[in-house]
Amino acid sequence: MHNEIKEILISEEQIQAKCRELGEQLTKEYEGKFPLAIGVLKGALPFMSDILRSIDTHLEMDFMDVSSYGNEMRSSGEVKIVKDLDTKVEGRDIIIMEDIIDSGLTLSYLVDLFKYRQANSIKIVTLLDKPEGRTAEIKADKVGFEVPNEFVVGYGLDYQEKYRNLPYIGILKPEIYGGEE
Ligand SMILES: O=P(O)(O)OC[C@H]1O[C@H](OP(=O)(O)OP(=O)(O)O)[C@H](O)[C@@H]1O
Ligand SMILES: Nc1nc2[nH]cnc2c(=O)[nH]1
Repeated sequence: MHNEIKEILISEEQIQAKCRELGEQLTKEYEGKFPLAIGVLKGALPFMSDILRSIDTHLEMDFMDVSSYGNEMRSSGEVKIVKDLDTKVEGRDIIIMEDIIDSGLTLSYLVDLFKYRQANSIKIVTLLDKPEGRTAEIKADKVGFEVPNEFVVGYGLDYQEKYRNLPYIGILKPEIYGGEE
């Protein structure tokens, strides 16, 4: 699998150090509260798993599965809820944990949904931000790393469901995309 990667953009060590740094910040910011950490499946799973273990205050966790890319490299523009939360959002301090903000459509949909459900506060924490991809107006409260306007894989991010289990973020060799850009 590793020989299908053209370039590593962010190493495993950089990701792990960033998770600890963000986790320590969140520990201070939510001290004495009981936030609801929401992981956006499937991509956010490795990031959420690592960052949560660096947060030293009580929290509840839940997951939502939303999808707008299917097997494509561009957003369909339509965000679908594949699995909703089990937990009530009303009155809660929400921390949304994402792997990437690209067009911003997924997160603007989720923020609107959680506002409609009357969350007390909403914070967005994303490992990656691709500002050049943005079509919806949305800004994260915490960003691990900015990435260039290229399709990235690894550490939760897939191409046709593969590469999510890479421990780093990289770019695939062009021949793997089979002519797609
Ligand atoms: O800012 P956007 O352009 O909306 O892109 C970001 C979303 O795209 C990916 O999810 P995807 O829909 O591919 O589902 P997945 O996490 O199951 O791969 C990623 O995990 C984010 O949730
Ligand atoms: N794998 C992957 N999924 C995405 N979803 C939105 N942007 C990206 C990206 O660059 N890579």
